[in-house]
Amino acid sequence: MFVLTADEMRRIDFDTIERVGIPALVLMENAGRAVAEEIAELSETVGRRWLILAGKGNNGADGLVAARHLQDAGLTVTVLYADDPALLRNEAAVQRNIASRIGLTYSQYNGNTINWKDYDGIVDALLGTGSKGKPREAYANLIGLANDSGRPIVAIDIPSGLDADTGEAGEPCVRAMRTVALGFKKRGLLQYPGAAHAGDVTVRKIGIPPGLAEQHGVRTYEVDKEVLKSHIGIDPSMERAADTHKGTYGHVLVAAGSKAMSGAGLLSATAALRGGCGLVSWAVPESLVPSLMSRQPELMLAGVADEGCGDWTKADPRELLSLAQGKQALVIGPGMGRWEGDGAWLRAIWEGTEIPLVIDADALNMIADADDFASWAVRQAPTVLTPHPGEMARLADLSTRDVQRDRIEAARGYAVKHGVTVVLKGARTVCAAAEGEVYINVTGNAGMATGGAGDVLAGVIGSLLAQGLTGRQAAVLGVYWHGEAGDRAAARRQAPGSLIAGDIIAEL
Ligand SMILES: NC(=O)C1=CN([C@@H]2O[C@H](COP(=O)(O)OP(=O)(O)OC[C@H]3O[C@@H](n4cnc5c(N)ncnc54)[C@H](O)[C@@H]3O)[C@@H](O)[C@H]2O)[C@@H](O)CC1
Ligand SMILES: [K+]
Repeated sequence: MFVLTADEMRRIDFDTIERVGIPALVLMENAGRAVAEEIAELSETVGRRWLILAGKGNNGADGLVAARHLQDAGLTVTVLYADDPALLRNEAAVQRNIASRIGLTYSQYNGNTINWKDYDGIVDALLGTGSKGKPREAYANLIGLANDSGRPIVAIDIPSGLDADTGEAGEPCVRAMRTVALGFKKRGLLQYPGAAHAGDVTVRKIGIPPGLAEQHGVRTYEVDKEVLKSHIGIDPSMERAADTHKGTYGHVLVAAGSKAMSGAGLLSATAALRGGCGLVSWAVPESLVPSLMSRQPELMLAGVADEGCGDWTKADPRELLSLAQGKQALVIGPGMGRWEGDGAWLRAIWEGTEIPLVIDADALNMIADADDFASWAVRQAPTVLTPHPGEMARLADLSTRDVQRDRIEAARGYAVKHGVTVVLKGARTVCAAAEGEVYINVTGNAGMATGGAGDVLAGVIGSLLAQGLTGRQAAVLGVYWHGEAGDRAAARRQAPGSLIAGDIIAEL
């Protein structure tokens, strides 16, 4: 559900403690107890001897509370402080003092080697949302030792060394078997490489009253069926009333494909059929039509004048605009190629039709290269851009590394600035609405990093737009379905890498 930044968590913590009046120690007790419950459950398979690596902040304090509850559950617990325990302050000092009075074994790490044979599991209570920059000396050493220990690690709140907001993993960063997120998931657990360091993520409540996330303006979500229904307002099963006909579900026009890449158009148009709309027309350079006629009988082919060259270089926007008449959505870009003046061509389409648009692939690059894009009319109809990180970088004039460093803000910034819906593809695709909400998708798998998977997604989103969904709804549901189909397709393969885009369509 909600996915927070460290600062949003801090503000909600503070509000809970200072305004609502739930003492910090109570939140901390709830946190530590929840962690202990997760560990006690794991101890059946991992073993009963746990080493708690404790930092000097409240993350460490959570670890001390967990240690107390684990001891109470009869497990063998040892605490190893990264810093001098005297440095612990406030609530952390309270937990330190309690820990020192109940027979818990504890010591300060002093560079000595750790006898890992004495422990079955490790609790990472070194750094949480208060971590800044690279883990300092003792912390970095302990993270490295823990990672090399061969012992499973349970991270409290976030793996130490992870940037809670961007998902960047510091050198070193804990590789956890499980992360117990306190109160809410943090963004860094849902964007790579952070997501790879977190292992299984379980969210445990710690007593923060409901409604505080909305009150504090949190607008980033992890997509699940609940979010689809309650927040996006769609029934993911897209139930159909009996008395409907294909006109009810709209007619999509897909402008895609060229001599070199006709397959992209075929994939996109076929995916649009599978997306549930009533009719799909595929606008393609007319000299290609004969070779494509029987490829997908359900598709209607519309040849666009090309003077026999099999590409869009001679395309007149007015021809495509007249084809767009009476359609409910238009998908532009897959396999289209580039040509002199393509930006002006696209602008004429962008401004010349009021129907929902999906802009993908080469059409995204036309926008990226159009130095007058800021002056293109802001469209009233849903307009969904579906860039992969490289296309996003070109659109936003960033490096791909910068985009990947903070995918959520890269997508949100562009969507809000241009009043469009942005689907920033990649592991954990990020959908950003023009109003600023961001939805992180968790379906899909690495096998989908295959040619044509993006063409399929563009077709599905166009199909959903033709059925009357808003840009946000079509993007979020389209990405969610596309990922689920990819997961079903991968499950049928010997190796996920053998997945091809057509397999995704077959599973939609
Ligand atoms: N405020 C509260 O009442 C609650 C806080 N919670 C816990 O508190 C954590 C946040 O605690 P804090 O804000 O105290 O900070 P952390 O415990 O996350 O860690 C920061 C501490 O380590 C030091 N530090 C920061 N960056 C470092 C680095 N790169 N290398 C080495 N040391 C570094 C800081 O000086 C600070 O003392 C959350 O992750 C969560 O585990 C939860 O118990 C929920 C309740
Ligand atoms: K941690």
